[in-house]
Amino acid sequence: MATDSWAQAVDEQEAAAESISNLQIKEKPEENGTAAYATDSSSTPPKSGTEGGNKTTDEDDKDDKAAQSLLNKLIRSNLVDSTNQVEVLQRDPNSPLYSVKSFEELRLKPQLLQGVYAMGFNRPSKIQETALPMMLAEPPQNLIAQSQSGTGKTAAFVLAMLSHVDPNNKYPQCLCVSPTYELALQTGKVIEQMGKHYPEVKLVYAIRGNKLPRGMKLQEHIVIGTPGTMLDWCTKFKFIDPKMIKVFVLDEADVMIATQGHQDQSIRIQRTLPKSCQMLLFSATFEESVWNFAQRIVPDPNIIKLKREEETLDTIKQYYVLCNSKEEKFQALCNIYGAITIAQAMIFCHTRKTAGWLAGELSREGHQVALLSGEMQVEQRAAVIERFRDGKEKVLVTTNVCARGIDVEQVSVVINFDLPVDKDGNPDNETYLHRIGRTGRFGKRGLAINMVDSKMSMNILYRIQEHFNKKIEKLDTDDLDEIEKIAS
Ligand SMILES: Nc1ncnc2c1ncn2[C@@H]1O[C@H](COP(=O)(O)OP(=O)(O)OP(=O)(O)O)[C@@H](O)[C@H]1O
Repeated sequence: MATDSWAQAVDEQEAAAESISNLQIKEKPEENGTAAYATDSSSTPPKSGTEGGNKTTDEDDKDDKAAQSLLNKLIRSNLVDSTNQVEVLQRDPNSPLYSVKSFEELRLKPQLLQGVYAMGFNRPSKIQETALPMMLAEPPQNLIAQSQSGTGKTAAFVLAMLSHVDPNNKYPQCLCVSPTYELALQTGKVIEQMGKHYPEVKLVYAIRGNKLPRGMKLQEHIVIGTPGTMLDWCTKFKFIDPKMIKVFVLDEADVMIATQGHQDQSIRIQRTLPKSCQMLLFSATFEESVWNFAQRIVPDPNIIKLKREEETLDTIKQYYVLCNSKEEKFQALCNIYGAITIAQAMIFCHTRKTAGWLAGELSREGHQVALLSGEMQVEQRAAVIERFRDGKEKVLVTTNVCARGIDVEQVSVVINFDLPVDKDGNPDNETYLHRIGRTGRFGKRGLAINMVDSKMSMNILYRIQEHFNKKIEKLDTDDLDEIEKIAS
């Protein structure tokens, strides 16, 4: 029965989410727990839902940057390559600029080179080509680096930390702060993978819930955690002697400043470190506020920027359909599906409620539907996206907040069941472009269909059309011949 199959689809999605959740989280630490979670490559830390964690409950209202970033990490299978050149601003413009084309040129410790190759990295990514020589230079250089998520920043600073550690010295030498526990955990996993052949190097998580006995001195070499706990461990509890730190990494600076308190805590940690400590800061974006923060964290920086590959609407055919209600929009959608073959489509709705309703209706019509919804945990959302990518479902219904920044390259049809608007009700051109645009290199032809159901949404559509200076054609979904034409 239709309703049953929908319920079954949800069950399947959830089961899949559980099975692919490769975080292997064992338990959630109590706020007053006593265990210390140190790891080498064989052990896994516990889950903490605290400290700036992912609040997915108010999804439609809140753009949760940390959750988005985590989602991107969970679903990423490859390096996001770029044909853009890196922009480099050197602290000392007279010193020669090194860049490397191979990992051998970096003269890494053999155990680390082995680790890099074991991860399947054949050559440095664009940003790594320039960032790695700077980070591994003697004397160490400070660096601020910005490039979009997935371009190899984490791998770069993990390699730098592992290279600078002296495992014979049994005390913390590298600190890495991340905005949330979950993000810290992802970085920890990269440290464990890359350090697989270097088991002498130990790692510990400075996260709330990881309580150590008073007076204890940490023996692990790398400490990774969230700013509040890291600050406490350096200052209040003195588990770490900040004066011995050689490398300080601040990851996801843009996410960090979006979380109340994290910016101050990070600056306070940085102040406890010696002048000689290498400061490294990474960010996916570089707006004014991030830049101001970066300059406070990293004195005398070298700066590396890698521009994002630009998306265009050039290869996209855009249409709009006039309707009066959401039911009519659904009917129009059914007509489109009845007339043309759509391999895979993404459908965007404004609210979670509409997305849920639409997914149910489509499912009742016999479509294999995946729903990305705000109530889902990030790991579950990652699982849904993976299933869709694998072609297990043909339609992905989602709200924008859930799907922001997600690239599903094989999707050739995008349907805006609701047009993207910002919180003031103005057209959100950037989101429109990101939903349906394609970068030049992946410039496959695409089809975008916008559903218009009021004067207001018609106005939004006109403004989007004007903004991009690209005509959006009207489509009559009652005319089968007309629909067939759009697919040709
Ligand atoms: N040199 C490389 N060759 C091949 N794959 C790489 C290389 N460097 C990193 N990767 C892989 O590419 C993906 C993205 O890398 P990484 O996580 O370091 O990017 P990032 O810029 O830090 O992104 P984010 O900010 O989202 O973490 C990962 O799966 C990583 O294992």
